[in-house]
Amino acid sequence: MNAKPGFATRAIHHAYEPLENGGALTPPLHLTSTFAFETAEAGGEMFSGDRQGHIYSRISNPTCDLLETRIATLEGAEAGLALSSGMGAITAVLWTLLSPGDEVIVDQTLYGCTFAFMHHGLAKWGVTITHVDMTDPENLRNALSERTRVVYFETPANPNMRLVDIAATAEIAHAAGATVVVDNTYATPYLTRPIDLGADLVVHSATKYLGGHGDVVAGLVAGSAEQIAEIRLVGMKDMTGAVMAPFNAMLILRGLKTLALRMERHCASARTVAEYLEAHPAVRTVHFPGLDSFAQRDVAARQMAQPGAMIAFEIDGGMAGGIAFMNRLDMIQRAVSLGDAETLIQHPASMTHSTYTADERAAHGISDGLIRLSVGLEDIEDIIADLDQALPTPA
Ligand SMILES: CSC/C=C(/NCc1c(COP(=O)(O)O)cnc(C)c1O)C(=O)O
Repeated sequence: MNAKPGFATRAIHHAYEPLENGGALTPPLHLTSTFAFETAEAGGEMFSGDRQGHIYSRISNPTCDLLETRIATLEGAEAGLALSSGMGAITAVLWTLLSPGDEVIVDQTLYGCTFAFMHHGLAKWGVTITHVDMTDPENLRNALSERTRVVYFETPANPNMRLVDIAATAEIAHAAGATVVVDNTYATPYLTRPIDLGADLVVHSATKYLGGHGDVVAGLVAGSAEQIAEIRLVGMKDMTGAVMAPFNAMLILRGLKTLALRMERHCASARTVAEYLEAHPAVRTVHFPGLDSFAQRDVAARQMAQPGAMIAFEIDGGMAGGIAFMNRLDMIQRAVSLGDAETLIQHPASMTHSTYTADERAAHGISDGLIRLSVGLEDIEDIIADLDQALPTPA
């Protein structure tokens, strides 16, 4: 094999040798909750950390191990950690990193449940949540304090596609001794590798593009071996118990094999859809990093290999117009989640971001009429045709 195999090759082959596993081409599924010790002493040494090995599947499991090694190589990280969901990954990381009296600085726009965890979870335990418009890294510099332990953001942000300049933000955060955590769900490591750009930790809702088939809820973290070990033993084992089932690890391993292929198709179709929407008379605004009209086009060009496959847009008639449009769709499914093979559409204000109050939505850049589209793998002609028949015809 090449000295440095490419992304797609590593997603399929990395860290697994069939001939070391009885010739099995696909990795074994270890459906075990616990592991036998050779001797009582060996068991004690495993608990003390003097001996390596598996103890119990709430700590580690061989099938999950392989997935963790794979996501680490794809993200350019030393180590990875598999958890039961994206929220499991996010909460395990933040419970580990933060203590009462600390501050976490977050961007203006976050996925709804992440926003809720920050304000109704962490804040309850004495952590200060400070929102900053990170589209200008200087705003972060002005907000940092001696209590800032973590800087956290999504790029592109769910649902309004805001970007954060990872390299510039990481430089400013590190100068103040803060840990940079990036939610890379929207871009995936195929388009953006935050650790290569200076981030410390990456979290994923692997439910989305990484699994890619809408059939599993899962989460992943990638980072340094030291940080991952701490998040495994503190945030996952004890604080949340949010472990990934080995069967789900197998599903994500299978999804990763075609991630590169799927992202190429997702991105190509999304570009066509974004251009179609922008040209449609009933469409008011389209937020897509690949459009010349996208305000942060320069950041997208710097840190995204392609503009991705998520689109946010508004049509005439505001919220009522948007709802009526969505209800006229035939093939495109009205459903939350994203990154599936199927094209999915939803209304953030009343669905994924309903955890925000109306005032919070206005303050955090989530308009009531905003529609979110996850462009799937169907024939592009069918996606366009469904949008076209559902959009209002110009008067
Ligand atoms: C009930 S809404 C469905 C889920 C959606 N998002 C999930 C999500 C998570 C959390 O990931 P899970 O715990 O695997 O769902 C973390 N980070 C990001 C950027 C996410 O988009 C959604 O439809 O926007």
